[in-house]
Amino acid sequence: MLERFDELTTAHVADACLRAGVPVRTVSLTSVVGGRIAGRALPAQHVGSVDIFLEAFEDAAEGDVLVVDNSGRRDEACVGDMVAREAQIACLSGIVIWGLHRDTVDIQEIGLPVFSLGALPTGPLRLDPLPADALLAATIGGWTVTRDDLVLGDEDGVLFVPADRIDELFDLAESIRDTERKQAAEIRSGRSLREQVRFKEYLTARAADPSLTFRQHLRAVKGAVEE
Ligand SMILES: O=C([O-])CC(=O)C(=O)O
Ligand SMILES: [Mg+2]
Repeated sequence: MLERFDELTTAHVADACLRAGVPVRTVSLTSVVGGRIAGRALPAQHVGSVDIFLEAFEDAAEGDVLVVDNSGRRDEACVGDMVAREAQIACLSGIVIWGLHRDTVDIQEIGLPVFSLGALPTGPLRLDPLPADALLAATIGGWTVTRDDLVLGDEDGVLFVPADRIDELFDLAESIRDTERKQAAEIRSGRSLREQVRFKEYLTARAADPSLTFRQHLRAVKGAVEE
């Protein structure tokens, strides 16, 4: 099922969410290793020690993505090569960190996709109390992520989608991708996007009815740019 993401981008699926009325839960994280990520979310709230990740791995299934909630902190790294190696041996497909990582060179050598806000040499210096839901939910960029979500990541960042809507979202994303590819091919062959989406008609119609939006017009002419 997730193989369908191989031929899509997070941008296509984000636009599909908008079209389907599903919240667009994205965060701008970058991959330490390059490469893409797709799998079921395995949430873990970090409070100052890696033991919460080891505990999460005890119940992990093959292909899961560890979703680390470190509150977006920039004063400590919370995942390094030890955690990445352990995730790999537990058959996870990657790690997403709402926070920082360290041991960059070793993580690159391991090759497991790790997405984070950046790197810092300092590890955790604190130990806070562990919330009761530490393995049930992660708050990432203000979004709540649970075991019911899938994680998709690529060069644009990371997107969380409800697992029970994925077929519908992939259908929409594929149709958006196909429309955009056709538009792009036409632009390459010299036919402007404005011509393709009949932009002059839109400007005329909007002059007559100022409430008309470009998205409404795009839908009417079956174009795709932002949804
Ligand atoms: O930040 C930490 O304590 C984790 C760490 O270095 C590692 O996993 O190698
Ligand atoms: Mg380390």
